[in-house]
Amino acid sequence: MKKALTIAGSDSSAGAGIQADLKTFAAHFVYGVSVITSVTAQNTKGVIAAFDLPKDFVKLQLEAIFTDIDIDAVKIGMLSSKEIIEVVSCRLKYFKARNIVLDPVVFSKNGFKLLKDEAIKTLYDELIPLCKVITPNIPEASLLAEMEIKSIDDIKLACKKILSFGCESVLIKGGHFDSDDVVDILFDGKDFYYFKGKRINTKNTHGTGCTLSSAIAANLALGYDVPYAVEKSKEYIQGAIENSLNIGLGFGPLDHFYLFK
Ligand SMILES: Nc1ncnc2c1ncn2[C@@H]1O[C@H](COP(=O)(O)OP(=O)(O)OP(=O)(O)O)[C@@H](O)[C@H]1O
Ligand SMILES: Cc1ncc(CO)c(N)n1
Repeated sequence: MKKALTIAGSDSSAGAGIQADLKTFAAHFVYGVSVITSVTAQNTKGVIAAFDLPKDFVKLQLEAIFTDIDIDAVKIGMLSSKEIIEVVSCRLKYFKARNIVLDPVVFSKNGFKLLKDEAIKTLYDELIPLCKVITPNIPEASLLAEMEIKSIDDIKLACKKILSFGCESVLIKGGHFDSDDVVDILFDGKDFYYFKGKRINTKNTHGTGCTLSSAIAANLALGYDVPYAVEKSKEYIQGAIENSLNIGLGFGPLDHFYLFK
């Protein structure tokens, strides 16, 4: 059985973070393991608070996994601080981790900061160069590329700028654009690939970013190349949003297991 690791924060309402990632791995029949960076008190209405684990304890979890299990792919989500990014980058390099997918989570849907401002430089310098794919949404891409993004041409330019930080490919997600189709654009330094979905009119979109990036990691673990892993993951997220669940008072979670019903 293929094995994937998620390095991310815990979401007590289980719509995003570690919990969404493990459900996504399971739905792809990939064995999922986790390294927790931070514990959030969170529900469908938003993040209330976050408690970061000490960096040495993040390191211990990484060592526990990599000295025992041969990991086929890694998904990285909420990292919170510069110290945690440093320890994660250093251990991933040391253990020669492969198929690394980074969702550079900066804000939650209710605007809670999941990455401190001073940590962004460390993300460029230490972590992005190790990644096979990074998956920013429009506000995150805008922050990383230091430019406004208002059109498809802006997205393409932002892809080029982000790729120059040393990752193998970048997927900018179009969920935050106001259009009927939701288009995600992948750039691998050579070609642009367009992944189009119909916009679903629902408020239940908690954890879409986490779920997409962990589906990409699961598909890389299964041996697919990046464009096909993204294509399959886009189909999966479209169905998971279409079948999303009316749980809680705010943004409900996705149905990770809609394919089995
Ligand atoms: N309403 C929608 N209908 C169809 N697809 C959507 C919708 N919203 C988001 N998506 C898709 O979901 C995936 C995640 O995109 P999104 O831009 O929402 O990420 P995100 O902002 O990082 O998510 P999160 O809020 O969980 O951090 C993308 O493939 C995007 O195209
Ligand atoms: C723990 C966690 N990671 C990521 C996100 C972004 O969706 C969230 N809301 N919570």
